[in-house]
Amino acid sequence: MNNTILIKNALILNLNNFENKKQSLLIKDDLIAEIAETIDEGNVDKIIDAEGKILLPGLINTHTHLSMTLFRGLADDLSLDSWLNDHIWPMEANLNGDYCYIGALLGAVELIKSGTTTFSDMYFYMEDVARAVEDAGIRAVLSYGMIDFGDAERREAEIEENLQLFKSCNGMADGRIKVFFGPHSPYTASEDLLIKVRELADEYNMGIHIHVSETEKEINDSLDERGLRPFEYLEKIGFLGPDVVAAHCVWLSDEEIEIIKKHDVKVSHNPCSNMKLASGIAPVSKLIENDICVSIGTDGASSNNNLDLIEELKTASLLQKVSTLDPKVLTSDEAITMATIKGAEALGLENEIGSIEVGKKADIILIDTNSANMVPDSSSLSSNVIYSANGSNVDTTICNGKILMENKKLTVLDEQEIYDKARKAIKELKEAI
Ligand SMILES: CSC[C@H]1O[C@@H](n2cnc3c(O)ncnc32)[C@H](O)[C@@H]1O
Ligand SMILES: [Zn+2]
Repeated sequence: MNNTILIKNALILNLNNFENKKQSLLIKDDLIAEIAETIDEGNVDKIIDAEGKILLPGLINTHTHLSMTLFRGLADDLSLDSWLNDHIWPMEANLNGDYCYIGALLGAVELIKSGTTTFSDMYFYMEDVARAVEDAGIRAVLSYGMIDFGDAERREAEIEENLQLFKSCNGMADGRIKVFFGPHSPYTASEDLLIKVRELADEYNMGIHIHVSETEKEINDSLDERGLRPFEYLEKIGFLGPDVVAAHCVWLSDEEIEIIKKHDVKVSHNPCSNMKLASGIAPVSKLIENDICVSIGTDGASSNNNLDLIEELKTASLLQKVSTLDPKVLTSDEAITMATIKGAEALGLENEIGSIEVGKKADIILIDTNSANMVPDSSSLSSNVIYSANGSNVDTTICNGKILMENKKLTVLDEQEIYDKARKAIKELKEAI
């Protein structure tokens, strides 16, 4: 028996469709079954009238640490080095699975409310994060963040933990969860760990999620230690490949851009975190000119401080314009692809999500244009979404054919209960310090 949802009168934002004419879309179970000017309303289980709403693929956040919602506003106005070493790592030492579960649920509420249906996460207690993903109804790529600082015993344990996550959670939640390896960075993961991860990623056909070239300090330390910049080093040890998603990529030489292109490494751009930690400006328009796959991420809520991907895309676009002094770079059309099809490609999910096409998973959002900041309609749907909207204009969120929010009301999660539990968790964590 099929579960069917008909969405009618929608303005579908697909980059191959610039017509701006109203269409209908039929969901059968977890899939987009039909897109047409009119679809028969008989025999459908539910009808959503999307008059005045823009329909687009559920957004894809390719780099975050979802449970870090607990640390929102905890340590502002710091450099990455001090933020991590003096504040975040000491707080994280007291985390447990229950805290990470509630932090991830809080993050899930924020994602659903702002139109993100898929996120790629690197953190601790990932089986608890997987539980939150299952309960929230969203889609995720999960990796355990591995750090060994050169300690061989720790290395074995970290790899075992990530492999265990793969064995217990890959394909979980009706296939909504996929597991990647998550070596934290070239400065916290040893060469042996990175080489082993490469071997295992090939053996198990798993992707790899890693932070690379985020700060100038990281580049200088890498040059001091090895005489090589981070991407030169990663290439030398045979780590790079099309299954690697490198978060940040702020400090890149032209040679490193060539290396990224040669190995088809996927980039996750995180402009708000890079601005807040004063890390720098990633050369995104240059990467795009070089046909490199650039997706978008928020990083954790402690360095952003929110998970609103529409706001992140606007920031990305404006930051490229001001840093290149060229208003034509990173247009609203290009920005939309970063959170949709490019995000899907980065995660190896391009056959399942990232565009509105028959046969793809029904991960869909509706943005309400009947709002002061969206009137009158812009010259294009993408302009209206990227430059005028923000996450609070998202009206409806559907993931895997299931409605998670309708008319701005969550249908699966109890947001007040989650807020109360998250407040209690952070109070306990602060007391433990
Ligand atoms: C080992 S799990 C992930 C680890 O990464 C930390 N983290 C969060 N944001 C950043 C960032 O921008 N650069 C480097 N590390 C980051 C997080 O707190 C966890 O410890
Ligand atoms: Zn990060």
